[in-house]
This record gives sequence, C-alpha cells and structure tokens, in this order.
Amino acid sequence: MEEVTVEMEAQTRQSVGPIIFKKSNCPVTLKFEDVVYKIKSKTGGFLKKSKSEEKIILKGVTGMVLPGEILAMLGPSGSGKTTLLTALGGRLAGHLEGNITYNGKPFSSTMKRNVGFVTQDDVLYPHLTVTETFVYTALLRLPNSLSKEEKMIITEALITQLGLSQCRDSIVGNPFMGGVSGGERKRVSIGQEVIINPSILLLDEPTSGLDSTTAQRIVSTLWELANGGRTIVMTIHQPSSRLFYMFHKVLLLSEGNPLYYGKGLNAMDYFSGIQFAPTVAMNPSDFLLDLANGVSTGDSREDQTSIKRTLVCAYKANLAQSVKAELELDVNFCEGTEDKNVKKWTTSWWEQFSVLLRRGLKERKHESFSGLKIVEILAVTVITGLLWWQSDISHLQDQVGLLYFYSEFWGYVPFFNAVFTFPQERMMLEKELS
Ligand SMILES: Nc1ncnc2c1ncn2[C@@H]1O[C@H](COP(=O)(O)OP(=O)(O)OP(=O)(O)O)[C@@H](O)[C@H]1O
Repeated sequence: MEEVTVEMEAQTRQSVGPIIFKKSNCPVTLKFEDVVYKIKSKTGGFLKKSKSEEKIILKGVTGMVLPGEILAMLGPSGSGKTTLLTALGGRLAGHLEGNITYNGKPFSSTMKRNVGFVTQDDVLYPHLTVTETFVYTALLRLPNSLSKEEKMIITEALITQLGLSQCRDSIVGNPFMGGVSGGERKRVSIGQEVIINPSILLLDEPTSGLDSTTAQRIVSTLWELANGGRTIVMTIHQPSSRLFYMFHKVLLLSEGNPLYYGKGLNAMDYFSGIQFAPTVAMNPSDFLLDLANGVSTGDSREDQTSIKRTLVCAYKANLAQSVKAELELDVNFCEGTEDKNVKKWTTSWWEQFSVLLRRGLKERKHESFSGLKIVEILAVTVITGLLWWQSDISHLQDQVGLLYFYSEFWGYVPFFNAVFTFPQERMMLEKELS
C-alpha cells in the first residue's frame, strides 16, 4: 500500500510545473467488448397494477481507445451515450454484461484514481473565483506529500494551460448572478478532473450549449491532453464538421445499437458504401445523426424503423468482426496499474476538514452576511425591543417572555440555515465522493 502511494506521489512530483499536462503518469488502453446493459423499469400508475419490464439500453457495444486518442460517442438523445460513458467510468450501478478492461485488467480502486469524469452539469460553487476553486481542489485531491507551494504551482500551471488566466479572479457564478462564461465554466470543470493528472478522461457533453468556436477551443484543449498520452472518451451531440474530424474515433449509437465505429474520416465512405449517401453536401455529424434516427433522404414516407434495422445489420456484417479483431491487438501496457489496495483519500481527515471548512465559510459568507439577512435580523431585533421598551419590573413576566423569544429566535435561525445547506451541498458531495 505504502509503495503505491509513494509511487503516485513521485509521479506527481515529477510532473509538477508547467509540464504537468504534457504527459500522463501511466497510459491506459481502454477496451470494451459486447457491453450490454439492461434495466428493469416499472410501468403502471397509481391505480393500475404495476408491471416490471426489462429495457435493454446498450445492446452489445464494442470498441477500444488507445492512449493519445479521443473517442467521440454520437447519437440521438436516449441512444445510450451517457450510460456507456458511465459504465466506462466504473460508475454504473446494476448488472452490466460484457467486458470492460483498463490495460487488460478490470476496474479497480487504483484505476478509479486514474479516471477523471466530467459530468454534463457543472457542479461548482458560484461564489468562489476560478483560482479559489482550483486551489481548494488541489488541496483536497493532490497527495499531502506535496507541499502547499507545489500544489499552488500545479494550480497556476492548470489555469495557464486551460486558458483561464483572464478570468482567474472572476467568480464562477451561476445563471442568476453572472460569472464566467459557459465555456470557461466547462474548462473549470475539466480542470478539476485534470488536476490529478488522470490517464483516462471521460466527458459527458463537454460542448453542449456552447457556440462552435468555444466548443472548438474545448476540444483543442482535450486534443492537447490526449497528445500527452491520455485516453479520452466523450459524448457529443452535434459537432461542427471541423470538430468531427478532430476525433480519432467515432462511435455512432442508435437505441443502444452501434451503427458505426472507426475513424471519423472514413464514416461517410462507409455509409456511402452501404447505399446511404447524403443527397446534399452536409455536416457529417448531422448526416450520422439523421441516420441514427432512421432518416436517410429526408422523405417523409421512408420507414425509419427499417432504416435503423438495415444499419444495425450492416454494422454486424461489415464492421463488428474488424472491431473485435482490433481488440486482440497486443498493446504494451504500462506497469504500475496493478490492483493494489491504495488509500481511499490522498489527504488526512483533519486536512480535509480544515479545507472544507475554509471553503464552506468562503462560499456561505455571502449568504449569511447578505444585506437581506442583516436587515431581517435587525428589523426583528428592533421591533421586539421596541415592544418592551422601558417596561418596568412589574412586567417581569413579559420580560421573561422576551428573553424566551430571543433564545428561540437565535436558536432556530442558525438551525434552519444549517438544515437548508444539506440539499444544496448534496450534488457537490456526490461529485467529490465519486
Ligand atoms: N436508471 C434508469 N432508469 C430508466 N431508464 C434509464 C435509466 N438510465 C438510462 N435510462 C434510459 O436509457 C436510455 C439511454 O439513456 P442515456 O442517458 O444513456 O442516453 P443519452 O444518449 O446519453 O441521451 P442524452 O443525449 O439525452 O443525454 C434513455 O432512454 C433513458 O431513459
């Protein structure tokens, strides 16, 4: 256990400084073979008798991503992209069939440390600045053998590398209070995962809701991270053609079925080869999404179900074999990813407590010391004070009543404030625990 921790620390130490994002600590080859995921869903309402139905979300998906590659998963909404991504990140609850390996080994606690997962929704504290967000993440997630100065150097390097220098002192914000832009927020979320220098980076729609230039900037950052020997998998809805050709591999899903897996460059040729060529010049990802929805020529009379079925059969006939053959290729795995019993947390309980306390105070002070709260407290104090203003000793019972009111008021106000923080903190807790 000691050995692994020391090894990880040494690797992190080596990579301190601006070169931190140039090289992955231990490149990982990710393979997934015949991944099938089923869930049992209940149908029926309040009055109807509920029936349990089995739903197959992933229907035998296969692929491989090498270090230095970006795999983009495309498909219409509900096609199973997020489910597959979650499975690859070792976070999918329930029964999963098929094989997912990381350098030939199943998911393990060591690998968990090596995987960065960027969720679709950015879970960030709105009142912290970009720098503060990274500093607290560094203090929490980097091993405590690194000094505070070293952690700060890593933070600085991260901010520069992600192109966030101009907004380093801006608050992250949220839709109600402004803050950094959507693209910058996404880069902050990516940075929080990249800070531990993961070998695998999984991103759920990192470009959704962003204009094509900002999306391009984010994919360029991912491209640079991949060049450092990282394995990157992302889901994406409708990339521009410029982005589409930046991906090393593309996986097209439709209702859990793979329709295409391979180089983005070859996708159009493949579909033309099976008689599905676009009638007009169009963005390849738009065309692929149309196909995944069962739309080929745009004619309203075409049978979408049969088009999807044809494409699934074509995949099985033309690509399935070669994709599986690719998995057999021998890849030189990096040493050091053995499943040893590594410590769950990189920092001690006390360090975590003190960082979380400082972060909590910084985030919450805006709420607790907001003008509205202060006015509310002052108003209650003044009004109740005035009610008993100059009351004499004959009104002792009233004065006792006032004291009782004050003690209740000052007891309940902080109590309710504390209770209401739990739902707000839950998302952050889930993110940081996973
Ligand atoms: N726990 C669950 N219970 C019921 N249905 C589920 C569950 N998880 C996923 N699904 C269903 O599986 C299908 C695939 O979901 P998934 O989130 O993977 O799709 P997606 O391709 O990522 O969609 P989007 O692009 O909209 O995020 C959807 O129809 C979804 O409703």
